[in-house]
Amino acid sequence: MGMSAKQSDTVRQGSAQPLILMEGVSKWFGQFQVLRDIDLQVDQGERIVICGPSGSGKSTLIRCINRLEEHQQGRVVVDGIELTNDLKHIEAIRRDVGMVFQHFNLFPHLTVLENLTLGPVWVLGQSKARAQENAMHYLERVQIAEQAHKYPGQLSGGQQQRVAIARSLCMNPKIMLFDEPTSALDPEMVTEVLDVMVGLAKDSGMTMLCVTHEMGFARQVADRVIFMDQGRIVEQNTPDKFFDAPQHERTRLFLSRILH
Ligand SMILES: Nc1ncnc2c1ncn2[C@@H]1O[C@H](COP(=O)(O)OP(=O)(O)OP(=O)(O)O)[C@@H](O)[C@H]1O
Repeated sequence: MGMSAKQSDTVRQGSAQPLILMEGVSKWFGQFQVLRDIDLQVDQGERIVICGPSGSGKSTLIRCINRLEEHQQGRVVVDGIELTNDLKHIEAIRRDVGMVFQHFNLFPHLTVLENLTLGPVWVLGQSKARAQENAMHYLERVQIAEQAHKYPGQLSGGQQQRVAIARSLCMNPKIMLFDEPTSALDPEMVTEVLDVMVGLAKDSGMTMLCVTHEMGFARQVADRVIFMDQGRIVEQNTPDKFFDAPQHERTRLFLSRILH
């Protein structure tokens, strides 16, 4: 039996295959090589923390997973879809992969509720009533339902970041990417956002990749911690082994800097 068009132009694989597969991925910005031969497999439901020095390529790596950045060598396969220069799968990828940024990226002229319903109505085709009901569910989950009719500018940074997380969840993603979600926040607001992320990690079974230096969070929820340096994955391990017995000198140096 011949393969259907859909099967033939993707490499949809069985459930034993990883949800995210990166093989020999390299990328350059001009002359500068930002990713060097990255191999990474992420299983359904895995929670991964990525850390490393500034400029080591952490953001770029996760942005290659939702095609905000394009890799130039190697393969990236997300939920059976191979990311190529052909943009025909981009909508599916963006729908399946939610992202929370350092700077919340909410629409300032829309209320919290409108920020949350925009994607579900216009991209997923949900009715306004259904999208609003769903949005309120997620706003309750991040404990911010009472702010639904306010504008982002009326909220604190921590509240805005919780709204941004709820907004991603409204799209019912298969994977959530977090790019330093607490690093732009005042210190007293970090915990409220981390608490929401811990809850998400523990209760939802969501596949999560988090670029963060919040090592308490990593210890609490990560299945795996990845250390990057100069565009390479230098080391990866369970949090206990990673923190208690780092294998590489560069990892030890990095940990000694951020933990003291
Ligand atoms: N669009 C771009 N054009 C040129 N260089 C870029 C671009 N985006 C990132 N870079 C450079 O690539 C390097 C890696 O950036 P990236 O943001 O992936 O690192 P990072 O490990 O996430 O660092 P940080 O913690 O500082 O965000 C940096 O030196 C950065 O200046």
